[in-house]
Amino acid sequence: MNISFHKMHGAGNDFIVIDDSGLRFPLDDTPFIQKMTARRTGVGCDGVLLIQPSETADFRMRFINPDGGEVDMCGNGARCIARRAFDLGLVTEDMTIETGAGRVEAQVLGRQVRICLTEPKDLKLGLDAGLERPLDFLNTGVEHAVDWVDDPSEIDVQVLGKKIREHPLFGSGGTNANFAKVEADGSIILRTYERGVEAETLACGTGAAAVGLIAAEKGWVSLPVPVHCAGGYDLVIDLFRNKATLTGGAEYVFEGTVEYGDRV
Ligand SMILES: N[C@@H](CCC[C@H](N)C(=O)O)C(=O)O
Repeated sequence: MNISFHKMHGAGNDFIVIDDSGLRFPLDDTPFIQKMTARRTGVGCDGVLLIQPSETADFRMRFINPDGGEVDMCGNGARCIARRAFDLGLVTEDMTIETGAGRVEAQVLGRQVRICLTEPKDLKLGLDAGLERPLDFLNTGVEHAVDWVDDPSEIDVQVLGKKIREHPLFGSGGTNANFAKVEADGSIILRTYERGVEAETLACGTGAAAVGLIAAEKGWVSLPVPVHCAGGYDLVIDLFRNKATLTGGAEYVFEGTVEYGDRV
């Protein structure tokens, strides 16, 4: 079987996007997913996004990390899949998407896409993880720990990110780890170690939402707040009816086909 895909990125967070309306994607074939998402020997991406039919929204989004594990939400992924579903003619500019975290709303605004995430939960401030600084935590669809640092560019994200990602404080599922700083102009610089990628990515939408909401809660920034991501793109975080909105670019990179069952 041939699997057609579009490679897209949202603020530098890159994805393989597949129209899986026929429910044929081999979701339980972890070795195949790992091979397809591998950076040097496969297509390479920070996650696989499937468009599937839904009974409760315009369509259902499935998100699979490069390690093959499915998680509930991906903010930048949701923005990319919204644009793809719109371009496929499956939805209008304003759409609803069923996700593991709940139903979310998205809006295609030309080449920008805005997503309104599910209500944030499990806010914890000042967690003592035995590290240099206390951590904050917020679930914005997936789990995010935040370490507020003096200079994100000085942080060894691979080493400290992995430590936080696997810290027993966050249970067996672990967490994503964010290193953030509020700038003098009220914007935020962010670097994220992503669970399931097990490395730093160039952007993380739910991570940007977590740092934006926590910084606003602490009175450090006013919303909307621009978040400067590691790849040089910005995401804008705001609040709408107690939910974070996330706005930024969602771009096509290339399209292709992988053969399933034979070679990737
Ligand atoms: N990059 C994403 C988050 C994807 C999920 C993450 N890898 C996890 O396992 O929680 C985003 O833009 O939100």
